[in-house]
Amino acid sequence: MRTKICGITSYDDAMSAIDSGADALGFVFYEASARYISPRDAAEIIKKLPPFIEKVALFVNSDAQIINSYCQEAGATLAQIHFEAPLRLYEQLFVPYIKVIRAKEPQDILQYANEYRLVDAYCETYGGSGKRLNLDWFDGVDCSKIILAGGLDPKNVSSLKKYGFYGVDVSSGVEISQGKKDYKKVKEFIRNAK
Ligand SMILES: O=C(O)c1ccccc1N[C@@H]1O[C@H](COP(=O)(O)O)[C@@H](O)[C@H]1O
Repeated sequence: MRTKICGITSYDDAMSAIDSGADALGFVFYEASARYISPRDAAEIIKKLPPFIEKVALFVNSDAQIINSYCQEAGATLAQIHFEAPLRLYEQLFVPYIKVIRAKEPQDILQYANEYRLVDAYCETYGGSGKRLNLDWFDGVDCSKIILAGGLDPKNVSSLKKYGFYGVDVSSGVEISQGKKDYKKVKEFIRNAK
C-alpha cells in the first residue's frame, strides 16, 4: 500500500517521513486545524524536497481560485478536497485533485467508484480526528482505487492488507502532539503498511 503522511509542518518531519519510505506528504491549508501551514511556509519545505514524492495540499471549504493559487504558490502536486464540493468546482481546478468521501454509511464508500478517492470516517468537525471506519463495510468491495484514512496507526495498519487498498493516509496516529510527527511511529506505520 502507498502511504501518505499528513499534517507536515516542518522540513525535518517531511524528510523523516520520506526517509522512512512515504510516497506522499500532506500540507493542511485549513486555518482551523492545529496542523495548519501557510502556502508560503509549505513552499519553503517543498522546494527542498527530493523528486518523486507527491506533495498534497489539503482544503476544506475553499473555492477553486484559492485551491489553484495556494497549490501554485506552495508547489503542491495534488489537491485533497475535504468537503462536498459542487461538481463545477472540480471543472475549475488547474491542479490534479482527489475527492474525499466522509463516509457515514456503508453505501457511501461506493461513491465515485471509478475514480481514485480518499475515504475517511464521517465526523461533525473536519479533520485529523482519529475516528475509524468499520472495516466490515469494505468486505467484497473493490478497494484498488481507495485510499483509506481515519484513525489509522502503526498497529492497526497491518490488518488492512487483505482489502487491497491503493493506499493509506494518516495524521494523528503518528504524532507526538498535534502538528508534530513522532519519527518512530512514522517509520513503524510505513513499514507495517508496505
Ligand atoms: O489533519 C488535519 O488537521 C485535517 C484537517 C481538516 C481536514 C482533514 C484533516 N486531516 C485528514 O483527516 C484524515 C484522518 O486523519 P487521522 O489519521 O484520523 O488523524 C486524513 O485524511 C488526514 O489527511
